[in-house]
Amino acid sequence: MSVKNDKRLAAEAAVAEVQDGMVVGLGTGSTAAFAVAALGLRVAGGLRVQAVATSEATAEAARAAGIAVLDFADCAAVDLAIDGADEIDARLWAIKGAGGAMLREKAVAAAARRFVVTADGSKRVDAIGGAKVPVEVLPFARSFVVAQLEALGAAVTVRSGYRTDNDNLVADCRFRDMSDPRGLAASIAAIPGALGHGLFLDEVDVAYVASGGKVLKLERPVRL
Ligand SMILES: O=C(CO)[C@H](O)[C@H](O)COP(=O)(O)O
Repeated sequence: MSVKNDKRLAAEAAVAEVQDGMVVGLGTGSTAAFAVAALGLRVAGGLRVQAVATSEATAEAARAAGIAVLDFADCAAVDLAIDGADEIDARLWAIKGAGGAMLREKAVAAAARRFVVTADGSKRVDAIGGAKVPVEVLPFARSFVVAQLEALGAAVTVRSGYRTDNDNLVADCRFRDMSDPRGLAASIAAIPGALGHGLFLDEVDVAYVASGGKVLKLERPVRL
């Protein structure tokens, strides 16, 4: 069983949640691409949905798959959003943004009544923190933001020659201490010029994680 097959199975499990008439958020990356393909097949079979895309690449793929794509600027709410992740743990805390789309991805996830992560088993971890946390940076404030991220304990690499779909930079941050993701998320969000980051701590409602051809459904632990 290949990783590619696991990504496809996880994506198909998420797409099975889509119902007629929904506005669906479509994520970015190789797993999200399988979700676009699976949704395209359901649309070809008669399902009526509209989508919003978290990147230009996904919008293009969705249109090519026959899915109607709305401008997210005109959508205040999304019924269900499906996206990949770089890491996901049992709390359903995730790190996203290796593909650089985390700012749009978080806006769509926050607008979604239900946010579903799809991943192959290599993304499942005990506690997030192994992956770099990408931060979208206003080019005007690059040096200042990098210095602030370093002051938070990060080894920072600005992606060379890369701009997001919003024409911003991405700073990949390897944090020495990831024991307090909530505190870290708040500290990054407070930096003027840091426009978004890849820590998704409150957004994920459910995750479909596939390993060796088997899909596991992870749900948010109930808080008593
Ligand atoms: O956050 C993302 C893009 O910004 C992706 O969802 C994440 O990087 C996972 O990608 P893949 O499914 O290709 O492993």
